[in-house]
Amino acid sequence: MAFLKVVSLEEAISIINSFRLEIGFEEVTLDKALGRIVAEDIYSPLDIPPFDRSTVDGYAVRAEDTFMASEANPVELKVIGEVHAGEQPSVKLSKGEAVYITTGSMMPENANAVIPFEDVEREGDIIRIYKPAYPGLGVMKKGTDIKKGQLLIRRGTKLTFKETALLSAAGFLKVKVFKKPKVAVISTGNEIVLPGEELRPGQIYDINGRAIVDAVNELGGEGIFVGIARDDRESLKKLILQALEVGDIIVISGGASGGIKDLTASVIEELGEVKVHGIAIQPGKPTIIGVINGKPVFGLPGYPTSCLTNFTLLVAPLLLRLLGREGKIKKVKAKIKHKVFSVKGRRQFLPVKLEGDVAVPILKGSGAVTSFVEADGFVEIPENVESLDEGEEVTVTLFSF
Ligand SMILES: Nc1nc2c(c(=O)[nH]1)N[C@H]1C(S)=C(S)[C@@H](COP(=O)(O)OP(=O)(O)OC[C@H]3O[C@@H](n4cnc5c(N)ncnc54)[C@H](O)[C@@H]3O)O[C@H]1N2
Ligand code: MOO
Repeated sequence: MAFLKVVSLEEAISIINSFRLEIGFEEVTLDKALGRIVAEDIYSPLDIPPFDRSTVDGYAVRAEDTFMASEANPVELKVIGEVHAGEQPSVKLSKGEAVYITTGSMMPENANAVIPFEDVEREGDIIRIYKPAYPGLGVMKKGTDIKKGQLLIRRGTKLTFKETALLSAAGFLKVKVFKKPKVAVISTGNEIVLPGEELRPGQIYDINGRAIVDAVNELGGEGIFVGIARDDRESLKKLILQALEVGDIIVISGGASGGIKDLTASVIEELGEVKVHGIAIQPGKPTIIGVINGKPVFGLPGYPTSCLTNFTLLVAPLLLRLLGREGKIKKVKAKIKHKVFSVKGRRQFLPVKLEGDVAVPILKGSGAVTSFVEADGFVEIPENVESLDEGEEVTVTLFSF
């Protein structure tokens, strides 16, 4: 099957943007929330800390009682009780009084400062203070960490231990997250075998299947490896039908070009519709976008670097959109290390490694796995640009999400 429906990258992207998928939301308990994507803005339901809190072990005082204290003329206060963390103080300070208090305890009524115990002298129930305390000394005021009603986490945020820390601090038992879009992944080719199997002459281990499943998982979706289709229609058809049962989106790698064994486009056409076959970019021209039973089906090139570059350009943005994370693909500015020539007439995506603000081109070709493993991202070179000069400023789209 020759390339029949070659389009520009923009056309391919606008077709993908027209896909409407309803993935929905679910609530998960906080212990299952790590790595999930938050479905709504989350506000704090309480002040944190929820009470004025001592930040040291020492004596809670009325600061004004200590204003006259000096080395020569210490102020004496009477200790009238103790407050410990986790309890509500039963004592209330009056003029000339102090209360022993531990770190993290609630301040007793009328106290506005805590003097560390090492800064006072105690004899019986009298403490001697040699330096004035100021209001707020040794106290963390209610709500100074987080205010009630304050925005804690934005919709579309991927939960790391930092955000789960915030949610726990604010007492959330559950959090509303996007359901994981399920991406069913198929590798193709008689030569592809899985690690653990014997490698016979002419065979190679699967790269794309592993990489796509894990890239999907990293983005916040659920990658499901369906299997390796052999180079025959029935094998591919069988796996696509299986993939349609488990996936919201199907991603197939290999068999995407026009060679005699490249069946992907023709099988998709048989089961549904091919909307794009060929994108005017390099690498990754042999790319298919189709729809079967309303589900997007991507046929990515077999060459690992072409496959992963196009995953980043086409599939990752769709997943990010479904997860409320639009615009989360990261780009940085860098200077190109040395002159490179580009393919005239085709928009090129050049893999580069970042060394500080220098982008080092990786020129091993898109058939090499190390072209993307060593790359931090890629530089886009427009079709009308024939070369990039040493030191020229470029934008690098990063491979990490
Ligand atoms: N006559 C032409 N031949 C090729 C052209 C061309 O323009 N004219 N373009 C080359 C380019 S560029 C690409 S990209 C590939 C894409 O072809 P396919 O998508 O049909 O991929 P395959 O032929 O199935 O495989 C290509 C290559 O990649 C290896 N591969 C495939 N799947 C995996 C996998 N899961 N893990 C690791 N490696 C994989 C496969 O063994 C091949 O070596 O076409 C070129 N040919
Ligand atoms: O189109 Mo291939 O994807 O140039 O490497």
